[in-house]
Amino acid sequence: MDDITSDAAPAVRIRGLRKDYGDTAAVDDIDLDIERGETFALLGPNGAGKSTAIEILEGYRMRTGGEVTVLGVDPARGGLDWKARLGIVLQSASEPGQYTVREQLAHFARFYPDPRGVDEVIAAVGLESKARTRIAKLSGGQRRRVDVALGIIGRPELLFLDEPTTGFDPEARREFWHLIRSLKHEGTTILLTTHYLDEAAQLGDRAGVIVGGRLVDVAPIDELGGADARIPLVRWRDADGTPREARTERPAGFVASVARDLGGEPDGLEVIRPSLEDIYLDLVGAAGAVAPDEKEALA
Ligand SMILES: Nc1ncnc2c1ncn2[C@@H]1O[C@H](COP(=O)(O)OP(=O)(O)OP(=O)(O)O)[C@@H](O)[C@H]1O
Repeated sequence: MDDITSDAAPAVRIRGLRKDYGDTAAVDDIDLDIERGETFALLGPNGAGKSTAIEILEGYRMRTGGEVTVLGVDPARGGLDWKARLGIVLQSASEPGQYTVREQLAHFARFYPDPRGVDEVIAAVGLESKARTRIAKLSGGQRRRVDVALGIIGRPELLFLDEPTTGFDPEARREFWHLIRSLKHEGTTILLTTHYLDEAAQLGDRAGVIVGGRLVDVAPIDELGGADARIPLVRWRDADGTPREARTERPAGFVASVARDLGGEPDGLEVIRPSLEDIYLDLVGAAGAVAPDEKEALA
């Protein structure tokens, strides 16, 4: 048996994880622990290896190398009992079929030993008015809510959310965050991938940034990139128009001294306090090239 029975063991333990597709290493030597009850956000540009890593943890893909346990079990050998302890919201939803929201949830609830109430889950994802509507007739964002509902119906110990709020309107995203916080409050461990950095900041206890299959940083969200990444940046132009920039913990005093030296208001003056997005893009840029569409998407 490879089960680890101790509750003190991390929910997810990854050592030297690797996945090759031919010559391409989609996941390249990743080490990571996710503690029980933690919400961990996995960030990274398109094609970085997030879904591949998550699908290995879910038992949907075989790894090329390394060691993994999820809730104490090797996902490559996890049986139905183990699967019933997971909640999975995949990136792409399955075909809707002809069932109503309520029928679909009631059907899936039967696979779990201790499911949540169907109506409770429908309310939690804000689909009360659509409970008797066929899923095929729902909008994209409403279908995504059904995916989330299916992910939580089994009262999972560990919930995987792969880009869960893609297609949500802003209000639905806020409601979803509220739902995730209540699941977290109940002790659910959550592994989230998202391209929305505000979502990672709202929900994540820690985040990891993956670029080209490698985990380039793991830290509490407000410490990503290290302390230096948060030092304010001052930009201005010299008297001859040359662009200048400097990082300083004391931007007010620094700007005053630049103004004094120039004998007046500096041209093009900006004081930038790096946002999470700036820090993330710096991390990704330093680790490799940022895919152009990623930069555009974040602009
Ligand atoms: N079945 C497959 N066969 C060959 N290559 C694959 C396969 N699945 C993924 N890849 C490659 O592995 C790399 C990682 O892909 P993955 O889907 O894990 O990225 P991702 O970080 O989830 O991206 P996104 O943000 O776009 O969802 C990419 O280069 C991708 O082209």
